[in-house]
Amino acid sequence: MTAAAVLAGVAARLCALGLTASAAWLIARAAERPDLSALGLAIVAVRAFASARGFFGYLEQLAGHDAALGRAAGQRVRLYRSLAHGPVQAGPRDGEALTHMVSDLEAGQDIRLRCALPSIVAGIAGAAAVAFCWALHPASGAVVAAGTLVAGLAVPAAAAAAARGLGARLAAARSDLAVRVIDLTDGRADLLAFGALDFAAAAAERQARRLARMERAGGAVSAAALAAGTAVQGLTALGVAWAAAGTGQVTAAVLVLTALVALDAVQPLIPAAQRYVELRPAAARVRRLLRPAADLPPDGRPHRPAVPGRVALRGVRVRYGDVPALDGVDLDLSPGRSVAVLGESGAGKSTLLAVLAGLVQPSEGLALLRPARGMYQDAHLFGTTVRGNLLMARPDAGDAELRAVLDRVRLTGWLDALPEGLSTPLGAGGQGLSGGQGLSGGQRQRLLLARALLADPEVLLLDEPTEALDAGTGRAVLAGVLRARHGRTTVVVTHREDALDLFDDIVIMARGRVELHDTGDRQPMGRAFPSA
Ligand SMILES: Nc1ncnc2c1ncn2[C@@H]1O[C@H](COP(=O)(O)OP(=O)(O)OP(=O)(O)O)[C@@H](O)[C@H]1O
Repeated sequence: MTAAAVLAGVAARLCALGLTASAAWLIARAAERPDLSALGLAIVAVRAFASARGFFGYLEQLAGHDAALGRAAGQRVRLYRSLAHGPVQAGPRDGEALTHMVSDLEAGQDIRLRCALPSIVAGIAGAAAVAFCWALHPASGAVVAAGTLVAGLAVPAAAAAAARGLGARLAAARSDLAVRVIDLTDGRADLLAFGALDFAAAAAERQARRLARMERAGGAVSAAALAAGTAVQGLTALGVAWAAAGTGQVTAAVLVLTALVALDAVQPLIPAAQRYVELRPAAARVRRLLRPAADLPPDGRPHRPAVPGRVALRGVRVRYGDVPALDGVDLDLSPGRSVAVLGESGAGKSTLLAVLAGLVQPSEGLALLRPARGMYQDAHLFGTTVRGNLLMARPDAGDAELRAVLDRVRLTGWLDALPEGLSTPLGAGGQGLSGGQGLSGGQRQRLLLARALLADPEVLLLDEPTEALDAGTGRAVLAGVLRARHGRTTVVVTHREDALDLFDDIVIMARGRVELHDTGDRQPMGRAFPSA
């Protein structure tokens, strides 16, 4: 939050305070029918405060929105970059998840605009109002201070506590309803086939009604909190009127009206606290996603940079709940090797890649590596052109380079058949939506592979990069990729036993452990390549 927005906000509230105090003084004093010249300064003050309040209010909006939107735009760019450089496992994997992520980013922007800024401004303006009343009449100042603390701290805290419990239940109910609706739409054919459509629709409707009831309850809690804030404001004004009874008509009027404005200044803290509770989980998700992988030291120890391209794991354990996905993995990969990782389903291959990518923290053990970049089967293709999708990996690549990398993955024929070549738009997720070009599973996989190759990381992680291809094409693509990666560490999870001769090392996993690590004769460029 910028200092300019805070300063403008505080200035606007102080002007509101000054306006009320000077107007109250003016009215009360005018009732005593003094000489007009005695009121001149107050008249000017009322006008000045009224104009300045609007000006500073506008400035606060401008500076606050500028800062929040600027930050959100920066975060969006970082989010898209993190997606382009290999899909983060904990992050979005398709268009729908990406939409969620973008709305999470907007939640962060809302926290700054609707929670942080109003809270800082309200805190400072409330303190200034208390100080002003205290200076005029300490006893009244004490009443205003007590009222401000109750309305600005106690009521928002209670409102936030109520919102927290309800918010968690609301989120669970919303997500339950969303799952049911997706089941009804995506799974409609199966539900019809099994005669379960009516049952599923009725269950979704019941859930929708439950959600509506909970939302009404949430509305009632918010209304009650606002009513409590207003009640505290009224009681404080009454308390000040009682305390200031002996101070004279003019001072008492100024104190009572200032008390009302002081409490007005802290009222926004009530919705701000409730909103914060609602938005906080989304902001935490964004923080986790945007945190660089290097910030995730394995085993809580500081991350030690290894020799570029070298990978060393010692006793690495990863648990999902009670199930160990990796159960004491020791692995040494020399720089520049191509490594095939094999194993039965559930053996821990993908988890191993996630550890190498720095995306999953081992619960025990040590990983000495620089987090590598990965390409997983479900990486995201953006709703932009073929060129745009590739340039995310290397923005300065020229068209010739893009063609060459597409040739590596055997997509030249596909590219030549596209209506606008590299400038052909792909639909969101490569699904051909929004009028974009659709892709087959194999084309999509190879395009993602081309993008990963273009990024040219020290260590490249590929999770079943050719599973959607026929055996012949798969082998040819894999050979092209490994040639392109010659001298750079490449770890490939694969089920293709027919292509193992292309690799330098073969790692076989079983039940979360490395059962075999065959380094061949340690000749680079795989067993099938000439040892040139
Ligand atoms: N996000 C998760 N939550 C809970 N358990 C998980 C999660 N990811 C993996 N596991 C469990 O960890 C174990 C290893 O999973 P992993 O995906 O690493 O296996 P894999 O060898 O890649 O399997 P596959 O070849 O089927 O992709 C499995 O028992 C799996 O059920």
